[in-house]
Amino acid sequence: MTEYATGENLYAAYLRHPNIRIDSRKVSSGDLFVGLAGTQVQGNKYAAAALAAGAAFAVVDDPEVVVEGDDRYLLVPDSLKALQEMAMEHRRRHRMPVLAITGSNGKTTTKELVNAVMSRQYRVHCTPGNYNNHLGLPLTILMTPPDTEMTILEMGANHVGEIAELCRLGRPTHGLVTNVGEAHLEGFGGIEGVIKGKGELYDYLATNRGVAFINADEDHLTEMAAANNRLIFYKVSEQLTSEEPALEIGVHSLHPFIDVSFLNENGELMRTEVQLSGKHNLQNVKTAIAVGKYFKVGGTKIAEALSSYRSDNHRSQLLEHRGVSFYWDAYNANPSSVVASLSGFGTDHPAGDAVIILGEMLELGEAEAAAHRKVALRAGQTARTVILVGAAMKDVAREFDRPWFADSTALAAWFWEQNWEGKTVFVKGSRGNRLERLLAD
Ligand SMILES: CC(=O)N[C@H]1[C@@H](OP(=O)(O)OP(=O)(O)OC[C@H]2O[C@@H](n3ccc(=O)[nH]c3=O)[C@H](O)[C@@H]2O)O[C@H](CO)[C@@H](O)[C@@H]1O[C@H](C)C(=O)N[C@@H](C)C(=O)N[C@H](CCC(=O)N[C@@H](CCC[C@@H](N)C(=O)O)C(=O)O)C(=O)O
Ligand SMILES: Nc1ncnc2c1ncn2[C@@H]1O[C@H](COP(=O)(O)OP(=O)(O)OP(=O)(O)O)[C@@H](O)[C@H]1O
Ligand SMILES: C[C@@H](N)C(=O)N[C@H](C)C(=O)O
Repeated sequence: MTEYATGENLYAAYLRHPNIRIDSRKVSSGDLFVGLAGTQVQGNKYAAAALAAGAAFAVVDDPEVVVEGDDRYLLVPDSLKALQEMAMEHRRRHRMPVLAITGSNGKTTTKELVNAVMSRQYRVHCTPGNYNNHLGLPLTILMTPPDTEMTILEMGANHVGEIAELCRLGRPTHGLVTNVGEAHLEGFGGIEGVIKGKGELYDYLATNRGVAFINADEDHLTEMAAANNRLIFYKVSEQLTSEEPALEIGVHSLHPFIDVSFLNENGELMRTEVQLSGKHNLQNVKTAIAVGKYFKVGGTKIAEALSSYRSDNHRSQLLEHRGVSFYWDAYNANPSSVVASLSGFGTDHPAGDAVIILGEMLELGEAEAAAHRKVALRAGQTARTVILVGAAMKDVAREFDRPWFADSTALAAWFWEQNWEGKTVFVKGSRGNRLERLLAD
């Protein structure tokens, strides 16, 4: 019978083969393949294919797939846990600041902005894309280049306990919660659950002498961090004169672009325009300035990093497709982010020129019906033309007499038959709605 590989064996294999792959179809020579269970298939089944494609080792938790005598198979009791333990061991060996970012909305945008700022002065490794869960976070840690000076870890959750677990894996030394909003209410069981769940980051920092950043302009955060004694506050201020007790950021405009100022290391005023709009993105920009200042990134570098930032990830993205202008914000959707995004968009576009497409907001549990009604009503205050998509929007569409489509394929077929000259089309909906099908050709 094949014996289990020890933690030391696994970590030694990783050190020699640090390129981890969980998909045999993406394996190159010398990679370390980890077979994971999925919703369609069991990844263990592809261990032989991964080895044939050049993987140095295959970590599996099903003894049936192991070929007796082939020591490239590393059998473990649980492949996911093995991956997480490798990541924990790797993290233990790194002595550097690790900044964790969680919150209901704006995690990825904040992470990208902080990364842009910090990368001007340090070698930064940060979560790729949205790799923010029990699987993405260990993969992120295991991708850390050897010369990294700072790591930024995005942490996502849809239930209480998850952020505590991600902190156990990532051991942040610094952290921040972007905000507390109405996202993933199904799993969190309501806003109190969100406060508790996101607060697990501040709890971890409190017990491990970590530094917590607090956006003093956001509700709940100060109370959530009450047990922390290493706090860095930041806030909007009309006059940038004193930096005590909070780092200050001045705001000149939010539309069409965010224009802000802050004091540099010599107390001189710096001003920068960021290609993002709206009050919600201001929070993300403020955080990047505050973190940059705390870590002593020069003011000019902060300003340049922010003014050169461009969204290319389906969040707050301005784009043209087949001659139509879109404000594309359809990476995800929940009541807080839809309202925030509509507020930003509405300020820039008169109701007659604006077209709003709203898909469903998933994972809201009992709040679903009321939440869909609320955002559809809110959209009607911003644009004359409001188009609704998906089953959860069906009753609302009937009630408000709005065009409705069962899914994004039906929407696309209709949409491209219409004339949208002179209009700007706002698009928002949960990932599961796949609204990007509208841009398919
Ligand atoms: C395990 C895995 O790889 N899952 C990915 C996979 O899922 P699927 O179930 O379809 O896999 P399969 O059953 O097809 O395959 C099983 C495994 O076998 C491998 N395999 C298959 C065929 C073959 O020929 N060879 C093979 O080796 C295969 O690679 C599988 O490993 O594919 C999906 C589509 O691409 C992926 O979405 C899925 O990824 C899962 C969801 C995942 O967690 N990925 C992480 C890397 C990650 O971080 N993903 C982020 C999204 C994170 C997220 O949603 N965050 C939430 C909060 C988190 C709440 C938490 N409780 C949760 O739900 O996870 C947030 O709100 O931000 C990303 O990709 O962006
Ligand atoms: N600070 C904010 N407050 C409220 N809404 C925001 C904020 N920042 C971004 N949003 C909205 O949330 C959407 C998703 O942004 P982003 O991906 O940065 O958040 P996220 O928390 O990382 O979400 P996910 O975990 O699903 O990736 C944006 O498209 C925008 O509509
Ligand atoms: C995709 C995941 N990060 C997420 O945010 N899901 C919600 C439900 C969404 O897609 O809107």
